[in-house]
Amino acid sequence: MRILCANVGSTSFKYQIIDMETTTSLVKGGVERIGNSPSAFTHAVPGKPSREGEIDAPTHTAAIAHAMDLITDTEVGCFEDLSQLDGVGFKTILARGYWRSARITEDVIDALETSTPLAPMHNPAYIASIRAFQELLPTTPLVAVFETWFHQTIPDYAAEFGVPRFWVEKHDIRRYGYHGASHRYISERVPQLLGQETAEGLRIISCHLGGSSSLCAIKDGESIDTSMGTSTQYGMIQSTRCGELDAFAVLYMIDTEGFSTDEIRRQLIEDSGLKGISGTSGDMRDVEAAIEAGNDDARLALDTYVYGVKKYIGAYIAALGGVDVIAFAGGIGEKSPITRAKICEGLEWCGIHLNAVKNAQLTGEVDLSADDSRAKILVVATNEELIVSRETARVLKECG
Ligand SMILES: Nc1ncnc2c1ncn2[C@@H]1O[C@H](COP(=O)(O)OP(=O)(O)O)[C@@H](O)[C@H]1O
Ligand SMILES: CC(=O)OP(=O)(O)O
Ligand SMILES: [Mg+2]
Repeated sequence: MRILCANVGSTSFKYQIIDMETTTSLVKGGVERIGNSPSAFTHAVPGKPSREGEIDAPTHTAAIAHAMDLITDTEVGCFEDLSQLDGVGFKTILARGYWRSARITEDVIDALETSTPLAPMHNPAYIASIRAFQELLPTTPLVAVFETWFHQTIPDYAAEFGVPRFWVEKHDIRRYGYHGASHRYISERVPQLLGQETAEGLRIISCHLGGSSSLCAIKDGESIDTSMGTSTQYGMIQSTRCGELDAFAVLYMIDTEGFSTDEIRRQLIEDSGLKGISGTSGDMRDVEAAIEAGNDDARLALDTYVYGVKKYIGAYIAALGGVDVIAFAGGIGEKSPITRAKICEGLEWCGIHLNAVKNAQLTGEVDLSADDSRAKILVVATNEELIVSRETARVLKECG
């Protein structure tokens, strides 16, 4: 079975086609900085020349069209025709009522639509991407694998917010959690990297830091807490989104400035987070460059971001009763040594010692712990597409 995974991120589109019998990747690629002209792309098929460069990708659907052209290109592609695919899996965010995965029907798309206020930056892009694939591949089955799935094991007290009961009973307002594909992959990959057969006994703090960032406390391979909430906006400050914020500050701004809910929503989605604090960009590369150039607001953005990660690490050490592994993943976690170093600085007291030289020099999936570190500090090249493709294959087999 050959499954294409469409990973429609807040800033990117990533794709892989995986042969599920051997779990080999037949093609891997992505488009970054979608909506910021120019966008950058990479595309690689084993044994063929790879491609990378700049394109104009104002939307995810433009990025998808570009990727599908490369996949079927005679020189750098892997398929003559996309109809050779057995299914397409989407790393969908939230469709309330569907917590794990589902074959995509109009009911699933309706649920994505009604859940959009809680995933405003992702669900519209997913709906547009699903529609694009329905047009491109009208007879190929499409499957949604939801980011909430890995967090179904969070205990009730960690999912609860202090709100009136009818918010919960009527509207199911509680912590759902996201980035489930990445945190699940990390929960499986870390034991492999440590040479352990299972995740039994392991306490992992998974730091998925990217266009959106979330942390997850993983005990014995299961999520027991995570930083995102009912919506994808909660927890860590995100690229251009606010993260956790006093609900009464929002009400105060509405009352005093007379903002409509649409306007305040826009500000909290588009003008906040790293971009809001730095006044420059929500991309950590730009923030780092601005710091180099002496921009103090950019320094504050990085410091605030790092402080947020540290606080979650502290909280999850308490929740897990200690920590065996700090795992970094996502665009920032995998590629920003500066951010990793600042996060680990001052955490030596709890057994987290970073090897500064390795952190600055090594890339890819590496162990960055100092020899005397009690906890392992690992960079994991997250593979959300593998988790999504595997679940897509399971759903398709089940559907017959
Ligand atoms: N070399 C780098 N150095 C620092 N930050 C980086 C680097 N490359 C990517 N990033 C950060 O990672 C983010 C993208 O994260 P990623 O997880 O790939 O995407 P998405 O959140 O869209 O799924 C960018 O917005 C940027 O902040
Ligand atoms: C929640 C989520 O998947 O975020 P991102 O698309 O930024 O990785
Ligand atoms: Mg992502």
